[in-house]
Amino acid sequence: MESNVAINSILHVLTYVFRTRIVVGGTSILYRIKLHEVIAPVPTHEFNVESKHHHHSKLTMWDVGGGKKLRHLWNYYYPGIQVVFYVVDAHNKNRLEEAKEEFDRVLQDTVLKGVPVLILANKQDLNGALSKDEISSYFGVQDITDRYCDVIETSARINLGLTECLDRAIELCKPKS
Ligand SMILES: Nc1nc2c(ncn2[C@@H]2O[C@H](COP(=O)(O)OP(=O)(O)OP(=O)(O)O)[C@@H](O)[C@H]2O)c(=O)[nH]1
Ligand SMILES: [Mg+2]
Repeated sequence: MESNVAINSILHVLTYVFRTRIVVGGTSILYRIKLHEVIAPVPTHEFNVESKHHHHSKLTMWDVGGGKKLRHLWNYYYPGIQVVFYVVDAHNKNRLEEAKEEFDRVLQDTVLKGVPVLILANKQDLNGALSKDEISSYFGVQDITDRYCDVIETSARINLGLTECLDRAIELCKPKS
């Protein structure tokens, strides 16, 4: 089976204003999955795409840059996507409101209608990162009724939750009988 997975990284909105990097971890997750390595961080200006064989399935994962100026390009990657990984920095509470606004826009996109979404609550290795339940409540997961949506706690740094992401993506891509 071949599956398409979109990793939507989010927000660098204030990066260029305050010269502070506000970071999420989409690319780190992609390459932790693909290469089993923690990569040196470089902001994604276009996209990265990698394939990964997992449990007799081939997942093709598209990682798009999360900078504010790049977000209008996300929808070019949506056709054919079967699962969205929406990566959130669970440690940076200041950015959650904007992350939620962007998340709501993703859910409203007609091309992604009904496509399952897994919210990756990333950076769980850092003290004070919001838990699965806290992120779920903030993103209103219980009120999302038009598709499958769940939260997985992840860390690209300590390789937490990433196998579960692949397992769940494959399960969600299986044709319904
Ligand atoms: N502590 C911690 N830091 C992480 C984790 N994942 C990524 N980072 C760090 O977060 C920063 C951004 O990571 P990236 O993977 O480049 O984030 P991104 O979402 O792809 O960013 P853009 O491409 O600019 O949208 C880097 O400094 C990473 O080392 C994690 O699980 N834990
Ligand atoms: Mg990136």
